[in-house]
Amino acid sequence: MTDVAIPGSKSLTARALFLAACADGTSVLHRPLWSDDTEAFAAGLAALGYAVDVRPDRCTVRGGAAGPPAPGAEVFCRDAGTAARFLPTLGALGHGVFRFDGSEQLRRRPLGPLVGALAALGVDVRAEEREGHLPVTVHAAGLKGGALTLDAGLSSQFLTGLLLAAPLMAEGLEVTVTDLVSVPYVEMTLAMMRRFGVEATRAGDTFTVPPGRYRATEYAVEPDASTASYFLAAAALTGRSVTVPGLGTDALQGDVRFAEVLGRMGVDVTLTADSVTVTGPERLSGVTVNMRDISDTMPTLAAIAPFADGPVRIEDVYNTRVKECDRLDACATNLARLGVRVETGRDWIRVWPGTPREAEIDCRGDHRIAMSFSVTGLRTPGLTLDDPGCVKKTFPEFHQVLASLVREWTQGA
Ligand SMILES: O=C(O)C1=C[C@@H](OP(=O)(O)O)[C@@H](O)[C@H](O)C1
Ligand SMILES: C=C(OP(=O)(O)O)C(=O)O
Repeated sequence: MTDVAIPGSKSLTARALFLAACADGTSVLHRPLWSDDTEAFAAGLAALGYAVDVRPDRCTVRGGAAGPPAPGAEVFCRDAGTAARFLPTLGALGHGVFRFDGSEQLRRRPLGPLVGALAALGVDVRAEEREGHLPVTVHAAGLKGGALTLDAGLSSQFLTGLLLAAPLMAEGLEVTVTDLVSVPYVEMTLAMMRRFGVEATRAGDTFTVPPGRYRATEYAVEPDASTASYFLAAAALTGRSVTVPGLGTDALQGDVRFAEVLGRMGVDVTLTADSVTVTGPERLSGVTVNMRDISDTMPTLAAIAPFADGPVRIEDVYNTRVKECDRLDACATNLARLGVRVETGRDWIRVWPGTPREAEIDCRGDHRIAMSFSVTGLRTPGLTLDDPGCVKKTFPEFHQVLASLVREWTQGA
């Protein structure tokens, strides 16, 4: 059995940083993720005036309930959707002019529902170039809160950004969603808010957060479940075994359910409270699966799908078209390059069994396309990536860790 150490969760690290900034006192995060996204998030907090001390395996943040200490700031979110969708709400709690921008890739991604929600709460917020996109400037004078409706059908991050800040709004917040994707990420938000001392409730489509105070907390970050998917998929594809310690049925991350999808394809899966072990079968079976809740793992599944003995159909993943790239299109185009038969619709992809042939993968600057097709490469001689370095968004050491796992497997065989 081979253990693989997966770095901390991007989503939990971002939430813990935000909550620590809003909590009274000094919080300590253990084993946070340090990658481009979370470094951007921590740098964003520092720009907003918080005292953030970043160490390799821990981070301390001195927070407070009054909003950002800085009287104004320029926050560069790089490629991080979490930073772009969470930090403007934190800025709005303060007093001053806060400007948020990001990379070209992030500027293309939707922000409109969050900008609209802040405006509905009375914030003077302006998109500088294109409506509903970065860069945006927030003229902040504290947030009173109240009730609003929100379309979170393109991203749950709009809702998370509002919920995290809600206890610090004078009247709290009641948000009713007209649509919502990636529900496990919202459950993660509520669970993390509870960890920091605030109880928010959900009744149907309405989320209610009373005004309150977060308390400084010591928090250990779980390994990243989306990152784990590549190593589980690698074992599934090569008939090997891998264990990810620290990630199991107790995890706050919905993407741990990717293991169950592998289970439906004939992979032997053992989930305990705090570990997951998979052993690849002789042959993977085809499957039809709805991935609305776990769509970051859609490319992982699409990339191993040709090796199944029947078609793999992934449904209800429209919002993967507005991630780091149009992921349905990127998966389909790259599978076609590999000579695999593939079909897509507005919100689905179907991949037929095939034998991928040598090709260069067009990563489109998307870490998940690079990591997913690296797994395909384990059974595709000559597969190369045009941009292997884009994995830095969530896992800078990805290629080294995958190579060392494969080395361990071959040496142990
Ligand atoms: O809240 C979060 O931490 C995230 C929510 C999801 O985004 P969407 O809600 O946009 O699907 C996920 O894809 C992203 O990687 C992280
Ligand atoms: C969609 C992703 O990232 P984000 O939205 O946080 O930029 C991702 O990591 O797959």
